[in-house]
Amino acid sequence: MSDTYQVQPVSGPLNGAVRPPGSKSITNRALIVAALAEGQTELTGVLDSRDTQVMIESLNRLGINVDHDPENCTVVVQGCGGQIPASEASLWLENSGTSIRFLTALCSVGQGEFQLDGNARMRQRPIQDLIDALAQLGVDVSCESGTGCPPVRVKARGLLGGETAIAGNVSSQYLSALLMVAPAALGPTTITIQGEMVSRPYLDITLGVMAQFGVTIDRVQNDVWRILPQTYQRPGAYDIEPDASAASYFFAAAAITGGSVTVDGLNQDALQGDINFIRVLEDMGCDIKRDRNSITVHGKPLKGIDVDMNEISDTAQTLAAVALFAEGPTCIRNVAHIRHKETDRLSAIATELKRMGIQVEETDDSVTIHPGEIQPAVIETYDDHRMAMSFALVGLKVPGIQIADPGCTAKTYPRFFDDLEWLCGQTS
Ligand SMILES: O=C(O)C1=C[C@@H](OP(=O)(O)O)[C@@H](O)[C@H](O)C1
Ligand SMILES: C=C(OP(=O)(O)O)C(=O)O
Repeated sequence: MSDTYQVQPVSGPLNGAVRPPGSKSITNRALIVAALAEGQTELTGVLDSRDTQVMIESLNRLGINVDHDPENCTVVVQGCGGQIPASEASLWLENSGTSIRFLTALCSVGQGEFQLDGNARMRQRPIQDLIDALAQLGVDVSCESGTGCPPVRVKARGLLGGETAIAGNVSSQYLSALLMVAPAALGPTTITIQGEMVSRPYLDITLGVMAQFGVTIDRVQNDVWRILPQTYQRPGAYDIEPDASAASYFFAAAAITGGSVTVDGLNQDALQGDINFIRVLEDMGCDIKRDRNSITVHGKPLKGIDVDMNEISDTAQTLAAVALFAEGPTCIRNVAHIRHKETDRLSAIATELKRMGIQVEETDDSVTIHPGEIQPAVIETYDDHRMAMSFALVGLKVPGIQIADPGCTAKTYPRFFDDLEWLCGQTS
């Protein structure tokens, strides 16, 4: 793909239907849990993107046989029944937060020495809280550079179980990682969440996937979980729903252009919390049609909104794009944790909106956007797929919007621009 992508404005409202690829969060959980399970599992609707490729490559390096058929979106995993075959491995996780956090926990179940690392940005993304929590469960694990960020070294002798605590204010992925491997510990594990927990709906995805593989967890108190040693049971086949964060771009395209866009394969009962982005659009004035196997957003005149996006923060950038076309300001609040993602997203949103001539106020944990005249601009994306996908939406209405490094969408959605063009083509 070339260095920049010139977005073509649409001549009128977008009307059409699209089905985004499989959920990244569910794919990477299902892979971990199927790897720990007894026997063979077939996953369908699997996402093929950099974040899932690095996960699959890593599982193969750990001696777990994962056979990936990207054409058909399927994966067949030969589960290891809780015994990691490899006794040493070096894993490369690029900038996939789910992969490095989940695999650090998975390696702790093994017997041997494992190293996990990623790209320059990954080396700035925190993991210390997870390291500390695993250490409390008897694992010899450390951040080699002393920064609290990768690279990580795990000297594993099996997970003993016991009591541990995990901070919740940086990333929910730590707790998800602990929950998924705890059934493979030698003894019972009790996990206490310390302080506030960000991105809570992702825990429901974790519990949902675990339940599909026959493992349940005792929630002793609101923030205390107890997990007994158990083996995951393969469900036979497991179908992964489309990615709800990816769907947000198409819902937003309807809102911005005043059209009607249907996303197939998702409904309001989706496992992914990001489905609730449609509620935000609804509060801004859109009409939403919720069907059994699809959701349609009908764009209407939009009003600005003040919204806590802690639970659905992967759609914060999508909302930043929509906000430009609303009447009155929009405040996206309680999202300090998005400073630790692919880039510092609060700063990136503010910088790129200002580049288009928009007035923005940024605080430690929020951004307030004042719609105004939008200037043509080349949008910097900071190797963040969500900057590319969300800011491209602005170009559907405003001429002269270019997206730098459009190939960065490969992290979760390699064919994003093809699908967006397909949707635009359905209108004309
Ligand atoms: O568990 C998951 O699948 C994810 C949790 C969220 O991260 P945090 O818990 O770090 O906010 C989210 O941003 C990420 O894209 C996927
Ligand atoms: C934050 C994200 O991913 P991860 O933390 O898994 O790298 C994301 O996909 O927006």
